[in-house]
Amino acid sequence: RNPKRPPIVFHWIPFFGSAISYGIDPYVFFHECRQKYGDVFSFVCMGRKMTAYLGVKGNDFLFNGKLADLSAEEAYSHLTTPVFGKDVVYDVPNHVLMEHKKFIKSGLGFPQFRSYVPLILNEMNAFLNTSPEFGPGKEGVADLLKTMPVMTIFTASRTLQGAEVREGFDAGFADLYHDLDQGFSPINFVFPWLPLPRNRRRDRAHNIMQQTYLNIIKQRRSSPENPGSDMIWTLMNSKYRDGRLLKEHEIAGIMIALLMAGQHTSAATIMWVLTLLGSKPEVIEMLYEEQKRVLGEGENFHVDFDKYKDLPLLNYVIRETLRLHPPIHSIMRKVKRDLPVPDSKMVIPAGSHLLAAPGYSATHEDFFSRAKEFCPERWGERPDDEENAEQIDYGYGLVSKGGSSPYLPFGAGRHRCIGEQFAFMHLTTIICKFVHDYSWTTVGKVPDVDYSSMVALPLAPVKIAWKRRD
Ligand code: HEM
Ligand SMILES: N#Cc1ccc(COc2ccc(/C=C/c3ccc(C(F)(F)[C@](O)(Cn4cnnn4)c4ccc(F)cc4F)nc3)cc2)cc1
Repeated sequence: RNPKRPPIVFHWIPFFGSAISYGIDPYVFFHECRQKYGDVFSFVCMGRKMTAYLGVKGNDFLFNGKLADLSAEEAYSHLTTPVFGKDVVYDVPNHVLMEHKKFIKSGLGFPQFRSYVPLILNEMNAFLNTSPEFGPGKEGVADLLKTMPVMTIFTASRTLQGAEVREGFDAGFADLYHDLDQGFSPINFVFPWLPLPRNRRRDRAHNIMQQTYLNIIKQRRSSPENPGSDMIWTLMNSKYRDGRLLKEHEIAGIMIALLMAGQHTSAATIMWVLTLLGSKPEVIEMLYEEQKRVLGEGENFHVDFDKYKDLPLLNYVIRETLRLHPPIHSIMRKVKRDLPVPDSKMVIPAGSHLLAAPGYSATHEDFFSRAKEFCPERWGERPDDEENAEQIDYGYGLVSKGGSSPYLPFGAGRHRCIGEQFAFMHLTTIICKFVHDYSWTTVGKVPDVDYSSMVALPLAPVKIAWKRRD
């Protein structure tokens, strides 16, 4: 008997299909489809057959699918390889990516984070003391869409990338990054081969950035200086299982991938955190009380990484922000073989793209009460799903299978994020500094979401009215 295909979402226009309603608001689109078709349905998007599998079972189905059945590299490579470079991330077989993730993780330990916190605070002081959006008076209005991406790239590059790359951003690197970033857009999911000027600028920027990293690596190889704590040193000293060192272009490619990864996710999340907190200023004052108790106040104030575990409310604020606004709203895999849907007669056809939307379950009443509201304190009452979830090692350390959790902002399984701890350290440091220096309120309402870029960004205007604490 011919296997049952998932129902196809009705659409008027061939090729475009449901792209517009999906692109405008994926969660509204998914909710409407779920009411008509259930948790598993197919929709057409720019000539591609997407099959969404919603809910906790859908998350588990994608994140714990077999390597032979589901391919991340075939879903993402044509978008990421022109930006990151050859022989890294989705341009290599999965077992190589697992080794690369192991190397990257080895450079993201607590010793590194301890050394990164003061560097982040230095960069923030330099930025906030010179930005016209945050001075020179005792109060004002700041445009976060304009300032936070810049502050993020300065703080992230000074730590993860190292001093040479950070200095590069004062001398032209920012324009190169901008050209590369223009090429990192969902439009390239569909037409990566289009000879758009933006794609030519992307390719030129990639080549110049890669050359910059190669020069840094050559310079470091020649100097007898002891290996520092940034990621370039870590990768220069890493060895594959067969004893081989990484090639220089592999190191450059991984570094560009990490630059893009950290930048988009952190910048988006910091904008969401600041606007959500600005809509509940009483939470800012509770964070200030927590900070004074744990990190001290006045001249005794000291941002100490080892005390971050004693800032539960700040941790809940970040987790709640990622629950409401996970940067990546759609996780995709290319389906390599016909995939039967468990407990149903349906088969997901080979050649289509499987899509999971962990953010859908994370903002649904079935899993979280008052699901659309910003309530950081909810995390104080909730057992930590990941702690008791089943764990598995794919070659870069134990990760949770996450199959039962409705909250997976960092994914799960073999492709799970390895930047989570860096992200929490980065975000915690930035918010500690804001809470210490300012009180603020969001100008107008909390922004709507722009789902059309690579991460779910707040739609302009994204402004806060700040007052410097005396
Ligand atoms: C708030 C911050 C972040 C969020 C919400 C986030 C989210 C995610 C998600 C959902 C995935 C899984 C993607 C998939 O399954 O297709 C992922 C993978 C990954 N992320 Fe992150 N990420 C964040 C920050 C970072 C940072 C700072 C880095 C690097 C320092 C990073 C590096 C990676 C890498 C290397 C992968 C693995 C991709 C794979 O194995 O296919 N991420 N991240
Ligand atoms: N009409 C219309 C119309 C219809 C729909 C739309 C909108 O549709 C969509 C759909 C999907 C998406 C984003 C998915 C997506 C996947 C992978 C990646 C990534 F690979 F890049 C990443 O995981 C990112 N990452 C991980 N951790 N930190 N960063 C990564 C991994 C490793 C690495 F080293 C570096 C990395 F940075 N990034 C993003 C955005 C919009 C627009 C218009």
